[in-house]
Amino acid sequence: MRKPNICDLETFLPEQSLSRHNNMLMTSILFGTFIILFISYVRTLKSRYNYFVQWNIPGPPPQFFFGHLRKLWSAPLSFEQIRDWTHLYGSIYGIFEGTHPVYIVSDVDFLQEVYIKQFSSFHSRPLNFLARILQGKGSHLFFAQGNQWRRQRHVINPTFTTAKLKIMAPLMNKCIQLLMVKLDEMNGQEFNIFILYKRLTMDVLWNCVFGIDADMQNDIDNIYMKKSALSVSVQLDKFLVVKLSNVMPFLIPLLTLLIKARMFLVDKLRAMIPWLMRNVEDLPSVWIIKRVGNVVRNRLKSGKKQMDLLQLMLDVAKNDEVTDNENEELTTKHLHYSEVLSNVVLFMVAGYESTATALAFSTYVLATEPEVQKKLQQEIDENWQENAKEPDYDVLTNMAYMDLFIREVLRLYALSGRARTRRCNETTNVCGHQVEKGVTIMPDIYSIHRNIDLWGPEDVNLFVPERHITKRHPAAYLAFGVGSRNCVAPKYVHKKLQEYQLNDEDNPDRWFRLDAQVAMEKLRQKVLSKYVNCDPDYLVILDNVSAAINSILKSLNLCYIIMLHME
Ligand code: HEM
Repeated sequence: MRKPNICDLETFLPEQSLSRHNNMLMTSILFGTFIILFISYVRTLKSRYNYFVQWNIPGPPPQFFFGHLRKLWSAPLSFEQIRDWTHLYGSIYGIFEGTHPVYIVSDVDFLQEVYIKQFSSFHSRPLNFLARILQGKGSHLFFAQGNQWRRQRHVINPTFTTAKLKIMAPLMNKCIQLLMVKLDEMNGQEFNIFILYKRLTMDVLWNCVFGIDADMQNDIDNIYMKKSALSVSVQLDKFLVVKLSNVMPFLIPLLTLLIKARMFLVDKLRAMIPWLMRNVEDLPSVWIIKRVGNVVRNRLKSGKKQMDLLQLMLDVAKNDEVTDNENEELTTKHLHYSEVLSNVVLFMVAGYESTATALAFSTYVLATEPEVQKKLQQEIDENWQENAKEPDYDVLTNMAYMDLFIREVLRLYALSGRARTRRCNETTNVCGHQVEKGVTIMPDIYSIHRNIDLWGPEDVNLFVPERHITKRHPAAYLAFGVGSRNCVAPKYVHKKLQEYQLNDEDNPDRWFRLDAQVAMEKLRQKVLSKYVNCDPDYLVILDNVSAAINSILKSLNLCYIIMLHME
């Protein structure tokens, strides 16, 4: 081999130093660009935090990069943090999720504009990151936007009519009877009733939504129960990808791609090497969607019809393309099969913990408020025929105090405000404030439901069902939301509330208030006569909380009442 001579080196050296020089130049350019980008990113972030300042909206100082998310993530109960800020900054103030501006509102006139009067400018909820991934053809009522939401709501509303719910009543009663047996088995021991209510509501939902009797109350290790419970309890906000998407929204397309690729890969590998993948689990909600997909496919294949919510939706579903149009005339009036799938899963998620929590708080109130319990028991005794084996829907509509009671439970113990958030979809003026397209409006439920000006004169922290007899501001009660996009379930409660609020003295529809007043008077008389007789056994029973729990459950069948109340 020829040794390199000096001439070779001479020609080689300058080239090498040139390329090294080029590399250094490139590195410096890249580094410089990175620094410039970083500085401009930091400056953009900083300038975003001036968003509310330009509109003279107060708010707690944001933390760089996170906005107010870290505070909310680390608070044991985020609604308490929001309530504390409301004390400091008033009824309309601004916070940031990452850099995204969020108005926190407890001014009910402002909310009335958002939910009712200017609904067309605030018709959708903001999408969280995972909702964006599932967004599109198969998106469900809760996250559907604009015309897609309008079509879905139009088709789904009739699913929750009295007649249809009445048909499902025996299924609910069957589940409640099972709960009664479980309670008897407790034999006076201490137990956590919330767990039993969760099993009960899940049992009711699987029966009513899919027509599946999974026996969840007996089989406590039931896989459906476990996955369903997990799918609601998983706090999506705590996932790293969700956190990243909140603080750096520009990463969303990349994160979406990564998540979709992961899902695709896991599915492929599972099909190819199942033994290797058996420990890699789907997200619980994805697990449920897959199972429900099987139920739907089997139902369609067998052609057998059942009486459940799934069937009601399949009856209005097609595999054809759905068209969503501004013009309602041109909009198809059906659901796509993929929408049926996502909506039945939504019903399960939306109905599960909300109902179980309402039941648990109702029980708590009845156990701690013997007077209330007594009144309610009396109303039930008055209305429930001796010979009737099961509670009848029509009887419920006569129970005015029951209605007041449930409202008061949900005033004091409402679901958090996040479910009722709205995104502004066109810049508009709300009560003198310029609200720009893209921002989020979130109500501070706690402060609204406990505002003495809205709910007084009685102490707002006390349990006083009768306070609902008085006419209140249309946006003062947000337990089920308000306006066209409220909860689909409680039409009965809500319709009456709305009628009542809209009606003045001259309107014949103020029957609800009158009914309630008459019922209250009757109850008062009855309670007085009981006390005059002063039956000692009666008083002892009322004072005894453990006995009270039995009597509550025997008399209330609250899950049934709440579910049936929903028309
Ligand atoms: C005590 C029980 C319940 C409570 C407290 C409750 C509360 C709520 C609230 C606060 C909202 C948001 C409303 C808004 O944004 O204005 C909502 C929406 C919704 N709820 Fe309920 N809910 C309950 C039970 C149920 C049940 C049993 C179902 C179905 C089986 C259900 C289905 C839905 C659906 C589909 C939506 C979205 C409606 C839309 O965007 O058009 N909820 N619920």
